[in-house]
Amino acid sequence: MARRVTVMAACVDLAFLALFLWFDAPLLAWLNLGSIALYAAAYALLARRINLPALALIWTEVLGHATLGTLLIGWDSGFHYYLLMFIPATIVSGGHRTRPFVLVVLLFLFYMGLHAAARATGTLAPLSATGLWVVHAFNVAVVFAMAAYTARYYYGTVRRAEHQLVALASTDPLTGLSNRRNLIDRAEQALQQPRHAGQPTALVIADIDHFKHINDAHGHEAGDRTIVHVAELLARCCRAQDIAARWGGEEFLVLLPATDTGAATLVAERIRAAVAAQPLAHGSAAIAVTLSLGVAEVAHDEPLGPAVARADHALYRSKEDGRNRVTVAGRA
Ligand SMILES: Nc1nc2c(ncn2[C@@H]2O[C@H](COP(=O)(O)OP(=O)(O)OP(=O)(O)O)[C@@H](O)[C@H]2O)c(=O)[nH]1
Repeated sequence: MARRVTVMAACVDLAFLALFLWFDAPLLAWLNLGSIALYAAAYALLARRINLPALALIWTEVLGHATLGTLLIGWDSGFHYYLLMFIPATIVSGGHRTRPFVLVVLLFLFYMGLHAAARATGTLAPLSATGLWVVHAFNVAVVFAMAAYTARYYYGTVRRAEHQLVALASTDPLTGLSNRRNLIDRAEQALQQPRHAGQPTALVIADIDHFKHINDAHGHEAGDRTIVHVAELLARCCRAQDIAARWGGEEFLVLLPATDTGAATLVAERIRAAVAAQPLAHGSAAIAVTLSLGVAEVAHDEPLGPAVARADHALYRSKEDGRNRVTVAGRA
């Protein structure tokens, strides 16, 4: 942002240079050359991340330009408006609690001091009436554009941060799948959708078999990689409308909207077969991984909880029956 601002400000000064040459005011024109040089130096410092001296140069340029412009051409030139642009920048980037407000108060005192000085000294290098009007209009236009740009920039920054927070709060950091909270929210939305009214919704719950043994035999890091491996295979077996989540440590849950038990069992079997067929590469060896799965249908108007409990019960029957298998729960 700061580097872009220095480029834009230098372009504005270049336009002023041309404008003052046009109005036959060479002294004012060459002053703008000094401003462009200051912005070039600030840009070079910012590019090397030498931020504080760069900011000092920008403050010096704006305060100096506002002062000289106002004293030479008069208060009506509108150069003092640029000082107002420091208010949002100071408040947003201030960091410390009181310092930004102290700076704003100092800015206000400077602004009022400049007003008093302009009244006391009068206009030292007056322009023609047309010239003054053009300079005033140009300054107002630039300040409007800068205010709009700054507001848009801060708005965009806040929106991006908001999106990142939502993504962080809804995603399992290890696998990138939805987390438990997000699946519950999305399931509630999916179950309430009118287009699913009258259509069954199914659940598949999957648990890695003998996962404690994988951890103990190959280490916790290999255990984590096993979870990621299973998550990838599971996501690949799901359809676009399905919602897959990491439900707990080594447990996954898939919500299948508009799906009956028969179709959900096929999806569960596809997941089981995919995991069983692809051991995880671990150095020169391979870790064999299997899943036990439970399938349940969410009854009409039933909340998620009891259906998950039925799927969980079916999963434990899969464990008891020898693991690496799919069991379908009875209806609610
Ligand atoms: N590496 C790793 N281990 C985890 C994670 N979450 C839970 N675990 C471990 O997973 C193991 C689960 O063990 P158990 O619940 O006994 O289940 P199991 O060994 O898979 O046995 P069965 O489910 O009966 O087949 C525990 O030792 C947990 O510490 C994780 O995020 N990463």
